[in-house]
Amino acid sequence: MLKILSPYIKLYSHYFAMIILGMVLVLVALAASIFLLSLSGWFLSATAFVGVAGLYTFNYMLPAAGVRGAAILRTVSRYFERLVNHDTTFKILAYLRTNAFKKILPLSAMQIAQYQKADLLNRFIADIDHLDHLYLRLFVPIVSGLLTTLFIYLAIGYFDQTIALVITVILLMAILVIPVIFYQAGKQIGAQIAAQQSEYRQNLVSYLQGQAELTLFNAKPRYRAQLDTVEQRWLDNQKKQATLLSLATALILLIIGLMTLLIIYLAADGISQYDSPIIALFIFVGLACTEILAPIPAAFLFLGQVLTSAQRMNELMKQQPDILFPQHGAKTEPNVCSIEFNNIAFAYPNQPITVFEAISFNIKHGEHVALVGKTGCGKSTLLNLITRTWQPTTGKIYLNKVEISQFDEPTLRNMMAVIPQVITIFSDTLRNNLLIGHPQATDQQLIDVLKSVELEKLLTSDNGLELWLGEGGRTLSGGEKRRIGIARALLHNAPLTLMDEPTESLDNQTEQQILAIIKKCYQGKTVLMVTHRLTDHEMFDHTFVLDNKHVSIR
Ligand SMILES: Nc1ncnc2c1ncn2[C@@H]1O[C@H](COP(=O)(O)OP(=O)(O)OP(=O)(O)O)[C@@H](O)[C@H]1O
Repeated sequence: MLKILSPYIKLYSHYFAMIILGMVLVLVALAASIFLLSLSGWFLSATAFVGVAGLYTFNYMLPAAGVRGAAILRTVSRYFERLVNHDTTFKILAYLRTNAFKKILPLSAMQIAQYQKADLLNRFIADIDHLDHLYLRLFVPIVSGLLTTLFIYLAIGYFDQTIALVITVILLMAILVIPVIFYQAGKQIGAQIAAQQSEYRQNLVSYLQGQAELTLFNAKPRYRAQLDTVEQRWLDNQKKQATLLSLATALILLIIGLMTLLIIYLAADGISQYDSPIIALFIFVGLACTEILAPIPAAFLFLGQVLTSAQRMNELMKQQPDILFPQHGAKTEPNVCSIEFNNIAFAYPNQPITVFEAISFNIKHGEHVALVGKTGCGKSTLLNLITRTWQPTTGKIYLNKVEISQFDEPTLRNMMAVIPQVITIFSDTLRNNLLIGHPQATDQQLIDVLKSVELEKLLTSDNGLELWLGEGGRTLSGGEKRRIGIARALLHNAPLTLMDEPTESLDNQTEQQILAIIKKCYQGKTVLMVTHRLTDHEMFDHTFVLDNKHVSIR
């Protein structure tokens, strides 16, 4: 258990001062609370005992001031305790989230592809949230419980050693035994809840994303029923967890009740020794101990959930990026890009069949090459090897005669522009959607590029470049999206452009228009274009045919 939680416990050293301050405030609040209840109990009993006769002899002022002081101290310390402890928790969570992002961003597509997007999101949100439990609900109650027990022992021990010892032993046993019982009872349920929450989120995201298809094929009820089944199992476990929590509360009340009875018995036994109001003080201290024990069962009941979440986060965080870029890579000519594939073989991880075997070819700077082949033969994969999304199993790829792993990431990205198969239109302005290709581009450059891809009609609205695209904005057709993709690539102005079926699923006329744009704009630049159907052979210097894991040149 410690091994799983140690990365998170270590984090606490960054916030040591805040944690100590939070703990001191918890102790002050707890002590004030117990003092308030016992002093009030003693005060009420003492006034009852002195009766009317004590109207002028009994000192009402001092205990009343004590009660008021303790009440104010309790409120103020609790307020600041919440402020400090919640702030510390949020800081720890923020640190964890930022760290998790830093870890995951350098991972390769291969590593990220192991996780579903909804699962990743769940790890970042729910799993990290569960980890707040560790400090706020586990560490704080246990440490403050133990320290307050010591404080009670010293305070009650001043009056009666036996009663102090009884209270201390009962509290210590409860603090040590209850966690074991409730950790065991809640371990499996907690782990299941964490897993079911993730499963539910993944199913829900697929359900929402696939609404159109599910409606068209009338598959919604079946899919919905599956979702309901997962939800029901998740709810059943939450119910079991809530039942255990109620049992825990009952157990605490029982322990406190029995302890109070024992205190009454012991104090009454020595009734001649004490004033009756002092006996009331002992009883009220006993009752006030509920505050110490109450948070402990819940902390351990949820520990299973915390451990599962910690394990899921550890699994994500321990991954080392398998595609690394040097900090300061090789330098190259800025406006030139030739490509050389030397004996490249590649297989996807855990796949028995290789996609390529011993592929070798050269593309000189400025050449336009078409890459054709049957569906699924590996055309997109080949482009992804050049972008270093994937790593060849064997062989080397050279750009400008430098092995691509020698380039640092900014240099490699500046050498190539990519027009992917699916163009992502961000829910943002037209300007920001284009600036992805070249963040420093001027408005005039953006307008010029829109004209060259024949999208100037988007500028006719009153909003101009501020036109909102994507969700909640202007919807673009398939052809218009491709043109935005080409516009981004043009703005990027790299010596090499990789195009993955830029005319796929377009009508003949639009395809011809886009090919003409490419022909016009990419003179003097290297182009490698994946395509299914070739309607314009002359525009390419070579056609590479990818077949049966090898490339032949036509
Ligand atoms: N992440 C992956 N894990 C395992 N196999 C994959 C992965 N991505 C693609 N493949 C498989 O690798 C092969 C090549 O895929 P790729 O997408 O490169 O083909 P393609 O020639 O571009 O296909 P299309 O013309 O349909 O776009 C296919 O059999 C595909 O199923």
